[in-house]
Amino acid sequence: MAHLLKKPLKLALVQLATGADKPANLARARSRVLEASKAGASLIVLPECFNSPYGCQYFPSYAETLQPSPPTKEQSPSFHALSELAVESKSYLLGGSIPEYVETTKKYHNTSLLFSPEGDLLATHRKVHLFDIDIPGKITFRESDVLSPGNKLTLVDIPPYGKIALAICYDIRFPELATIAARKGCFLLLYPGAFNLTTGALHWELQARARAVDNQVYVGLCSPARDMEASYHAWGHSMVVDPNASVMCEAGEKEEIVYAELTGEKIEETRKGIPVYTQRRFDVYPDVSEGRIKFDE
Ligand SMILES: NC(=O)CCC(=O)C(=O)O
Repeated sequence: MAHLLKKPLKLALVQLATGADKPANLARARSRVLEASKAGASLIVLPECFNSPYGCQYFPSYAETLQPSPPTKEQSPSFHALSELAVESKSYLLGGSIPEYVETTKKYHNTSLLFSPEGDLLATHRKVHLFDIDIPGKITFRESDVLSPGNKLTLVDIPPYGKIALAICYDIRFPELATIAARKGCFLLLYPGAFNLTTGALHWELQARARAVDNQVYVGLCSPARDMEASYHAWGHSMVVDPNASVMCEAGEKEEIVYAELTGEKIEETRKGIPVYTQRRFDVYPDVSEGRIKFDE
């Protein structure tokens, strides 16, 4: 049987320290991505809102326009910085996310861009589930005050490795996305994400390990570094979890790059040992990966 992951892959998660200065964020991302590429990574991930602070008050002023594609440098400096950096680093580069403004709809989105080592845009994922929560005395957040949700799941082939799924932060809490992606043949689920000191302590690692164990695939979560001077305190702890739900690598709270070597054998070995992947009872309950699903493939 062909492996889902056809060739071993070194994954790097760049837990970037971001601030209010967009050009400085882009420059910092560049130097860290080049560092990861020198260390041999061929898929490099930046965090959610890597070019801006995270917060509803920031989305409109940091938003860039991506349509028509490719945008001009004035419309989207981040698009061009990522595309050039993918070429320079000779790697697949996931630009965690950036605030996006769509002129035709007048809507803002939280949007992730994946570039090939040739600098081509391979996929765009708009956060599907907006982060609207209210935990009294701890945290209230309403992305939907400013942002609109995306309406598609994003699965993308990255030759010669195989297929990966892209989603953003709060999307991880909706296991249907992960299960659909795994059943459609993805070997890795990537979530750039900025959990916080409340929900990070509660659920960050749990969510990563849950999506991995349910689906017997690799999971990567990439956070911004924690900045206690910022209005939103990101959790940090970027991590890669293997298909058996073991944490392979985990960052602390500060800026740091973590690496993991992914193999197809690990997925096969996990699925062979505990074969839940092939033991599902679709005669008893439905297969969520079948039916009406909106994809960006
Ligand atoms: N940026 C986000 O979507 C945060 C999600 C989060 O903290 C959670 O608990 O989920």
